[in-house]
Amino acid sequence: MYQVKTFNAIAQSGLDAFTDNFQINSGEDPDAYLIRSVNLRDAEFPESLKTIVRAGAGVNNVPVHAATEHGIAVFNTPGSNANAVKELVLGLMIATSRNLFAANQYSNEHTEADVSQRTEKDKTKFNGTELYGKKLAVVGLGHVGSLVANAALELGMTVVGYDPLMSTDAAWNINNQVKRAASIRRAVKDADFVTVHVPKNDDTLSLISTKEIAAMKQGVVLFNYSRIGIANNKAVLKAVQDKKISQYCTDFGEPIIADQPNVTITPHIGGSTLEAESNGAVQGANTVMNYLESGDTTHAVNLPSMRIPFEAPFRLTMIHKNVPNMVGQIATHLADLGINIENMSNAARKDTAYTMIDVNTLSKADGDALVKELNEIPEIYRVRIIKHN
Ligand SMILES: NC(=O)c1ccc[n+]([C@@H]2O[C@H](COP(=O)([O-])OP(=O)(O)OC[C@H]3O[C@@H](n4cnc5c(N)ncnc54)[C@H](O)[C@@H]3O)[C@@H](O)[C@H]2O)c1
Ligand SMILES: O=C(O)[C@H](O)COP(=O)(O)O
Repeated sequence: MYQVKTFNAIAQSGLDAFTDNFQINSGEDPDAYLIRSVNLRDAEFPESLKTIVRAGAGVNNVPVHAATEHGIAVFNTPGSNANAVKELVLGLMIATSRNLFAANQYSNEHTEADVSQRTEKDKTKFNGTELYGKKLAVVGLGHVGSLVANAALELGMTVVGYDPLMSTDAAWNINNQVKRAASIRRAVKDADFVTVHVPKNDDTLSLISTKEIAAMKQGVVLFNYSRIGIANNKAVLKAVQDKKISQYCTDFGEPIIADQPNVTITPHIGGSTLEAESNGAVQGANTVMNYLESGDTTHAVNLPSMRIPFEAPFRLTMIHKNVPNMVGQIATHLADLGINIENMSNAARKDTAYTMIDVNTLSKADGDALVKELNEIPEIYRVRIIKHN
């Protein structure tokens, strides 16, 4: 039986998806962590831990490189909460265009029984604009960005996108009316709204800063529903104070932008809908089960994607460095023990490789010897033997 430890609020539907082969939050030696935004960057990993599955998109809370070196497969659940973020961003685009927050505040401050005369005069202060015919720039056209772009087209907006790393799968999902820009600055030029949907990494920190803001139109509305730091809040605040940015909406507060006029901060609720939480939890539970029971690495963020029908009685999986002669060494150890390979696959992702070997017979003694010998190869991070259920 496998042990799963959960962090954060994992939806019950996900916990219910686990079969009897999995125990949740009861063992001392977890095989899997199922997490959301918990910060594991400085965490020590127990030796038993084989996988970390992030129910959601961002994995910047996980030390992915260190996890790989501990032989831990890291996954996320792509797209599980993308619709939730799309709807929130679109809602805020409407809310900012129609001055809804200020209008609500006004109405709450003027609560006299008969305010009709006053409101008829004052309501002109809250005159808004429509999204129809306006231009939206979307930076990052993955699961969230593509949904935002397509929905904005449906609302009659012109949409321009920028994503130099777009996958072929993502490209299939984007309406061909979304115009493609060759740089962020070209994308944001003339846009009435700019929204950013990229992962947080060394390349995306301060992706939106002074120079990018300078390229934007006077009075632009900016959204950061990706991560703190992707829009540089210092530069953004200055632009808000200079009225270059008319409204800034973000899911990530920090003191510098707190209580500032024309800044709307939500408390990281982009993916916080019943539907998204359930999608992520169920997808996450299935990912944990598939990896532990078959070695399937679909949607791993630190390993190549590998999914092979598990038809033999035993499967060996190895996470190792992507260097020459690994497969040769592994095969030699099997041959030395007289173990015949039925099926073998190997693939690499940057510096890391993954090898799966299916065998028909493997005694307990041979299995133990094999794991011991393979673990002595310094380039191998983790060896597992999975017995077919
Ligand atoms: N606020 C929330 O609750 C919430 C919810 C979901 C996702 N997110 C954040 O949004 C991010 C995006 O989510 P997603 O599901 O769309 O992820 P995704 O991986 O499907 O898409 C990310 C896209 O960004 C592109 N990209 C990467 N670097 C880029 C760069 N420098 N310039 C332009 N494009 C770049 C990638 O090519 C990819 O297409 C997540 O990593 C997460 O940090 C936040
Ligand atoms: O990256 C994500 O999926 C979002 O930021 C949602 O995070 P959460 O699961 O902590 O709400």
